[in-house]
Amino acid sequence: MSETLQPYLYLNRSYGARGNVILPGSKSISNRVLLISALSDSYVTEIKGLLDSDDTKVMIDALIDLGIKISYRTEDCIEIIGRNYFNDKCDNLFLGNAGTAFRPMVAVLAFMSGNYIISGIPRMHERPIADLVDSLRSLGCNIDYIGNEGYPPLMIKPFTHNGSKHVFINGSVSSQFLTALLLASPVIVKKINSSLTIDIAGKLISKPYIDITLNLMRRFGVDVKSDSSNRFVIDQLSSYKSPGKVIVEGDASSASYFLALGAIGGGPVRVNGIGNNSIQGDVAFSQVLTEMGANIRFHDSYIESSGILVSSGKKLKSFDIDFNMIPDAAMTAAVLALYADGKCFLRNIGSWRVKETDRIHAMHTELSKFGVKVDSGEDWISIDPIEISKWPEEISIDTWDDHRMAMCFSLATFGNTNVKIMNPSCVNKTFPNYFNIYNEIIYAQ
Ligand SMILES: O=C(O)C1=C[C@@H](OP(=O)(O)O)[C@@H](O)[C@H](O)C1
Ligand SMILES: C=C(OP(=O)(O)O)C(=O)O
Repeated sequence: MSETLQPYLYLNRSYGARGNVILPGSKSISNRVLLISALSDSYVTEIKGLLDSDDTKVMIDALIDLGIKISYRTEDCIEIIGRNYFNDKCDNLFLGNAGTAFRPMVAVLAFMSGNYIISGIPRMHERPIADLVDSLRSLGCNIDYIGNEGYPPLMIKPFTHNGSKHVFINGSVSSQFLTALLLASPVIVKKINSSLTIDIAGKLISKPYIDITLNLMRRFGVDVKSDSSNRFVIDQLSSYKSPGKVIVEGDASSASYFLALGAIGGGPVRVNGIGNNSIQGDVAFSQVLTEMGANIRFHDSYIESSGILVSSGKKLKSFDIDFNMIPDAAMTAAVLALYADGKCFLRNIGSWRVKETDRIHAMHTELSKFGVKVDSGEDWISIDPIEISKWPEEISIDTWDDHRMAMCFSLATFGNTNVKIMNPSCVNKTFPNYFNIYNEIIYAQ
């Protein structure tokens, strides 16, 4: 993994953007496939195109600590030998700030016969997990909060079944809680000796991520029945059977920065690794760019964007969009609003409050530094842009230990402003090489 460790990164004013990008592997797919492969008893899985970043590293390290055999073939190709049980003791499982590792791992460990302590960085200990813990407890899982009630770190003790085979899960705080139950379900049905029914309570947010979960489970032989979108039934005989080889597609959220650069820097910018058949909801960010006036071309193996040169005073079309389905790529849209021809609204993004940082607060604070009028509420933010020539000469962006804050503010270099990105190494969470690739496609003034 290449790392960027300097305290800040100075980004010069940009004129345009053009080029070809090979995307890193999808974080969401990588961590799901790692866990599912580890649970595919006696199967060997070769995973190609795996994301190499902090979020996948903590998952891999945890699986190794739990006794799973993982060997590297090349940097982005690993081999996993699955089994249907984990080591029965581990009191230092550390999962950083990776929601895609932490939540599913809790659900799986809760049905093992061991004792585990699972923790993360301080911010992970501020990210809620009560909805998942309550559901797991309702099935007989023994989970205790070590620190604050409702938050990690957690102590997990051996499962004792209470006869229940039906569980409710709140979907309104994070879709990762439902994903966690679904991914663990082949382990659960074995332990409860019955099929399992999962009902969503509350409104499900970030729904496309559930489709990723169901798609990957299907590839590993587990077909979840879902007649209505609120009920999921997992057959008693379900078990993961590896297809042998899995290729991880490129990360669609990471693609959003480059596609946005094509839209404001003339382009074309081509992102390779996602396309027509992508299973990630964040490819829908392309439609957002189209609404703002960009041209987007979809191919089987790439997406390409081109657009205007905002550095020469041209403007994107303002927008008012519900971003509930694509909360991660939505951050990219918030920064693009700086180049719009009117006030822009991002709605239904309440989940931003409980991610790597309180993203509504962080985005409000950093966008305000451009002299634009920003308003926000519990689940929305609006940006009323000004002429880019009126931005301050230099702006220092605090990144709040949030990789997406660092990456999306690299788009704010097309005004008369030099942008200083503080703590750029926070991109290591999902995209350690981001700024190198960024520099390859940017034309500085
Ligand atoms: O399941 C996943 O892979 C993810 C789900 C989303 O989280 P929420 O469901 O909490 O919105 C998203 O923000 C996160 O980056 C990845
Ligand atoms: C919310 C994110 O991460 P996590 O998987 O930790 O929830 C993200 O990557 O934007």
